[in-house]
Amino acid sequence: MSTEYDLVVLGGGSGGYAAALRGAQLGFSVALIEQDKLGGTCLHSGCIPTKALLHAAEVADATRHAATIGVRATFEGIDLPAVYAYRDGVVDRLYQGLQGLVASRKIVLVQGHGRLTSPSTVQVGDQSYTARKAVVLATGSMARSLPGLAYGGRVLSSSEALCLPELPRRAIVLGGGVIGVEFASLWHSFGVDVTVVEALPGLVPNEDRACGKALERAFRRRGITVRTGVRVGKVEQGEKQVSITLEAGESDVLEADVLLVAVGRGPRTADLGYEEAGVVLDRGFIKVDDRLRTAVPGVFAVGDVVDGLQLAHRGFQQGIFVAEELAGLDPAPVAEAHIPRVTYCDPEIASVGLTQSQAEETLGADQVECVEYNLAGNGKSQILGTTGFVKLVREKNGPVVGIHLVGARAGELIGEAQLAVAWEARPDDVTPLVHAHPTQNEAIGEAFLALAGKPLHAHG
Ligand SMILES: Cc1cc2nc3c(=O)[nH]c(=O)nc-3n(C[C@H](O)[C@H](O)[C@H](O)COP(=O)(O)OP(=O)(O)OC[C@H]3O[C@@H](n4cnc5c(N)ncnc54)[C@H](O)[C@@H]3O)c2cc1C
Repeated sequence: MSTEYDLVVLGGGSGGYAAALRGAQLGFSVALIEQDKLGGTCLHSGCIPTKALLHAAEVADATRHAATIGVRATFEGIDLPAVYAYRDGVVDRLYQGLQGLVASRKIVLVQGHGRLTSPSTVQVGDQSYTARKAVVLATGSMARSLPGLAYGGRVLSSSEALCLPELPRRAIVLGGGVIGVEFASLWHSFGVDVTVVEALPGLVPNEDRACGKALERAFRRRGITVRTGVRVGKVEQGEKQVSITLEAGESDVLEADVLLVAVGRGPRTADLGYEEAGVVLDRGFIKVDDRLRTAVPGVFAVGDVVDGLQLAHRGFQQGIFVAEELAGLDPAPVAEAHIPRVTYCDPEIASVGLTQSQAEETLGADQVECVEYNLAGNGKSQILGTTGFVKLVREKNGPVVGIHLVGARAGELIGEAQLAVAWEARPDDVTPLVHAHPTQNEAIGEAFLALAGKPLHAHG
């Protein structure tokens, strides 16, 4: 049996559902095919559940340290089932809201495993869905592992780590990237003895080096063990523990109850008929042009299947872009360089644009100017008891090309930073803006004052 729609979207995660919602808003008939749960990784096993756990971790730490600001409170431990109930409540409310939106926009939600069988057709069981205008591929990503290291037992991906029946006593986190450090941070706050192992010389290696260093210092201060620049040799699972042998200068063995492998996510594009239909892949990712067109006319791709930043908000924007493109609205292509990145741990890291070393590589080392404004001079940060900085990276005598923040709730400050980078702000564009006092946001204004050579709450 065949059914025709304007738009057939394969995958109901951030990228796919955004394309479907915007497409329906623009008057298209839409079939959205999802094999599991509408909302995908972000809603069910990524952004939302992890941030709910991180919020519980933040409350636990605030309770532990309440006496330092004169509030009497006793931390009595983590009630894991209750934490999960809170987290699931958040996910369920958002899930219901999303289901309601999809239904109210008359999107046909097809439950099942889809396969691209022609440039305009997706097959689900014995039913085929044909697109009059376009097929959007949005099948997302899945956790990678290291060669020879299989998931199972005490070796966990982030999905299993999210629903452990009880907290481990000791955990090793393999990979100091964004997902690894988030789990390290929240597990530590929940009372787990955590060791992070990263092969590269620093944590969060995709971020500005200053952010990685600050995070490493903060983690060590908190009591999280950090081993950088070491590779993993053998991994052995016993009945009661897992052990890993490090290939450091001297080799040593770490033991724990669980090993979280957080070494990145690869695209989910195999065995879905993509290549047979003419879609070109590169290292598994779907190759697209700047208007998200694949090699096959009428087939687009969005989200984690497209190489680049694997972030939900990038998927949302790409989905919206494709729908608007198909409606002939001539939208601006999604500017990868201006997408904000947030690492949600304690302290948070938020950034947009080029790191110092990327700027030096692109513009030449002598053409880059940087300034770091320390949060020690920011009133609200002192009230919250957080440390960190705002780092501006600027083309010499030109616009700011990157902004990097470290500190509590840094993610909430990235909006202004994003505008400054996207709008190529110079110090004179920002310094006349009055920032509310006392806010952490003020630190961005202060950093621009420092860049202009007239810092207020800093030496210079
Ligand atoms: C632990 C963790 C934390 C994260 N935290 C953040 C965060 O804080 N902020 C952020 O921006 N990003 C975060 N991410 C990344 C974010 O979740 C992804 O970038 C985002 O979900 C990608 O959206 P997507 O639509 O491309 O893919 P997905 O969300 O993976 O959706 C793809 C969907 O396609 C479905 N599908 C696949 N194949 C088929 C098929 N053949 N037929 C039918 N359906 C199919 C899948 O079931 C899935 O629902 C996190 C990820 C993880 C794992």
